[in-house]
Amino acid sequence: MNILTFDSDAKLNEAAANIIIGQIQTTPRAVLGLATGGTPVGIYKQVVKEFERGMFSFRNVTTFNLDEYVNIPVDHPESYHSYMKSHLFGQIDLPAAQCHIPDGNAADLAEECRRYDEAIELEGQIDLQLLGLGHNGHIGFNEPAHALTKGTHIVGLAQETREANARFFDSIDDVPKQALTMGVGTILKAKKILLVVKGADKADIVKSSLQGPITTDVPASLLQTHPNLIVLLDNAAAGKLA
Ligand SMILES: N[C@@H]1[C@@H](O)[C@H](O)[C@@H](COP(=O)(O)O)O[C@@H]1O
Repeated sequence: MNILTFDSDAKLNEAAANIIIGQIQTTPRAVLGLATGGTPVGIYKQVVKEFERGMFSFRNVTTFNLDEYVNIPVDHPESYHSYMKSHLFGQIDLPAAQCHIPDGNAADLAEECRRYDEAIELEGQIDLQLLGLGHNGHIGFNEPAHALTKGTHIVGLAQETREANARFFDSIDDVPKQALTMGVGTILKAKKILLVVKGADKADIVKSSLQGPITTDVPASLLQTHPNLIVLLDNAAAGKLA
């Protein structure tokens, strides 16, 4: 595990963006796993800024998002489809057919999960998986549980997660109760994982994820087993590491 800490948000975003861009530039048909939430916003902004300088293209890139809410209209401003369109996809030259996000409105959600896993498998392997971290240690929407699921599946969102995401909605009642998420097995199969965490409110969960026991109660702790994990933290998020 390679942990890097940063004293400014701008430097952290730049470092993360450079890793993503480097992957695109060095892998002929790069497959990226992408994340949503507050953390990657500045990273995507930096990627778009560099893209606009014309140094690289997304034409041969394929992307798979980690998750999507169930039963939220695709064009709802807080759907992850809308998020990706406004923060990244709408501003780069990535062909629409090459960006994949689970369909939380599919008539048969279990079938949609199978379809999503098959689409990932068809590409072989995710070259670089970008991850944020939930306050309870969730990655994607893999919430703490007695056992974790390998592939894409339907999850009930933890109350804590819905409360954390209520800031994006008018009220907590509007936060969907379920989501589709890539499984921990798929996440761990990525060739390289880039975990980005910001803020003092995540310092405790960063410590237990990276230096605590490996347990399904802290899904991110399984990342300790990955052979190629890069962790980018701001000083506040790194504050409790030994
Ligand atoms: N499903 C997403 C995760 O993919 C994200 O990493 C995490 C942290 O989000 P944030 O970066 O807003 O703290 O929670 C969200 O609910």
